[in-house]
Amino acid sequence: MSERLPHEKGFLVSWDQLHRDARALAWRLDGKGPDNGAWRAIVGITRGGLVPAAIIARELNIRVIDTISVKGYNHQTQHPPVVIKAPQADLMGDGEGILIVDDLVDSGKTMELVRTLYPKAHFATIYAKPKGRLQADTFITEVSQDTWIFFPWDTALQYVQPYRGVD
Ligand SMILES: O=P(O)(O)OC[C@H]1O[C@H](OP(=O)(O)OP(=O)(O)O)[C@H](O)[C@@H]1O
Ligand code: HPA
Ligand SMILES: [Mg+2]
Repeated sequence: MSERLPHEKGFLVSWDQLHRDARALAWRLDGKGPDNGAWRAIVGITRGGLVPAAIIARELNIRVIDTISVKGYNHQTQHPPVVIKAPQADLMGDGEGILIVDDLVDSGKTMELVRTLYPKAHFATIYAKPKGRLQADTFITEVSQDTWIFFPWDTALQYVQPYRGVD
């Protein structure tokens, strides 16, 4: 069953803002891994987790990077999430020492699914909405449930008319 979500507000995130927020997330995660503070690997939940995962891997000097592909939305319409591609099984185990990263948690259904697969992993996200917030072990910024976050890879700079119109 799919669900159309009423989003009253839009929150536009620039590349610069995303970079700052992803760095802030990296710094918060620094030294929190189980192996003398280090993480064994970073796993991005694609596609949205790819850019944050790259930024965090660079900040924390993590060289082992994998992905799990979960699809839960078609534009703003939500569907039950499904795993399309899993990470390397022998790397993952039960998730111990693995940092799993996404761009945001909304209903929490994507993270809930991935958490059932890797219960001991640490789940981190840049943005969190109230419904899914508890699914994330670490996040940076909370936005309201009726806000749709527009990421820089989904948008482009363009001309807008002046507020008072043109002569
Ligand atoms: O908490 P939830 O309600 O499950 O929503 C959050 C998920 O939805 C989006 O992914 P999407 O399924 O749209 O795929 P994408 O990352 O490829 O854009 C987003 O990147 C998160 O992974
Ligand atoms: O607010 C959002 N923005 C972009 N993708 C999303 N996927 C779930 N919620 C969102
Ligand atoms: Mg996603």
